Amino acid sequence: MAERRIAFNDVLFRDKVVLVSGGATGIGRALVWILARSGARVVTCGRSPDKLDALRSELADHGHEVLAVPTDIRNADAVAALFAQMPERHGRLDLLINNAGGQFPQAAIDMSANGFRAVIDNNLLGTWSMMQTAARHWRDTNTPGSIVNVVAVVDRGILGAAHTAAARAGVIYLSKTVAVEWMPLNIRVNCVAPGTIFTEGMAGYPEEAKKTFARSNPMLRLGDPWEIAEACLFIGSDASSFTTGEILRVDGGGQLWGEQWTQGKPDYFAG
Ligand SMILES: CCC/C=C/C(=O)SCCNC(=O)CCNC(=O)[C@H](O)C(C)(C)COP(=O)([O-])OP(=O)([O-])OC[C@H]1O[C@@H](n2cnc3c(N)ncnc32)[C@H](O)[C@@H]1OP(=O)([O-])[O-]
Ligand SMILES: NC(=O)C1=CN([C@@H]2O[C@H](COP(=O)(O)OP(=O)(O)OC[C@H]3O[C@@H](n4cnc5c(N)ncnc54)[C@H](OP(=O)(O)O)[C@@H]3O)[C@@H](O)[C@H]2O)C=CC1
Repeated sequence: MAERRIAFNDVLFRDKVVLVSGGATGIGRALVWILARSGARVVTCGRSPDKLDALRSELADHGHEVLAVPTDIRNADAVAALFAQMPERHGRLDLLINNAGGQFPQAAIDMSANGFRAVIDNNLLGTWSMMQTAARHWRDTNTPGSIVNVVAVVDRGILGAAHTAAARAGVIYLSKTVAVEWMPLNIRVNCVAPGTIFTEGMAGYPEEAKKTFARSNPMLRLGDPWEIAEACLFIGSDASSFTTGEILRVDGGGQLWGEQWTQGKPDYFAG
């Protein structure tokens, strides 16, 4: 990531202040790397201080400084404290990328009330808390802003992950709504929907299912975190200044072809 080619010119993000949630691993880590190498001032968060420390020192080894604040996006007080640090440190915020999130694979019929709620809390309520806090900051400081929400491709549901399908559909329709409501505040709101991307998060999926993931799109491969990060930066930056309320699917064409079972395909559908 210290060397990989970046699709953008080197002025798009220079001196911009960008908050990326969940930046220690996977897609978030790719975002932090591209932004730092493009001259942005990067702030990130996550639940695990150890993972954030590792990220910070990895970037520091290459001369990049990142503000990494342990924060659970489900905790409104922690989110408020995170945002309070930014003006102090960087003076402003230009772009928020809500990348933190996740779920576990389970048949819908087996989900406990608490398990379902945990995924809604993480992906829908946590994301909303970040979105609203950012919007209030931009309103109160009379400055423009841009939000990118990392969601998932939900057009045909997400088999074995009904809780996250519900949460991500919620974020998509929240985004469409506030894209219009917040236009008078000069805030753009867009979503990026990744297909199946090879990240640390894959560890939570059964081997039997993982073996089939590459066949869930006509490119017959998994996506790379860098490919999602560049899409987020395109739609979040001034390169997309006339785009709001949009969902950019980055899934190798998976929404048009193939199927994906996060827990493996039930016998009923085999053959
Ligand atoms: C390939 C597909 C495409 C997508 C890929 C990706 O997104 S990759 C990126 C992937 N990256 C990520 O997903 C990273 C982020 N994901 C996470 O941190 C967790 O998945 C989280 C969202 C559940 C939050 O966790 P938390 O610490 O708040 O949760 P908690 O421990 O407090 O439990 C709360 C409830 O959930 C229940 N439960 C939990 N796990 C399982 C399970 N495996 N099985 C069954 N149930 C499970 C647990 O039992 C409890 O219910 P109970 O027993 O009281 O009725
Ligand atoms: N990989 C894929 O195939 C796909 C991924 N996505 C979504 O893209 C996003 C990034 O995924 P990916 O990089 O693969 O996964 P990872 O699990 O690698 O990254 C998720 C990051 O979010 C952080 N995070 C999770 N929950 C919280 C929370 N409540 N508060 C703060 N930080 C949190 C995690 O750090 P920590 O554990 O320390 O909190 C972690 O660094 C997620 O929203 C994911 O669901 C969507 C579709 C497909």
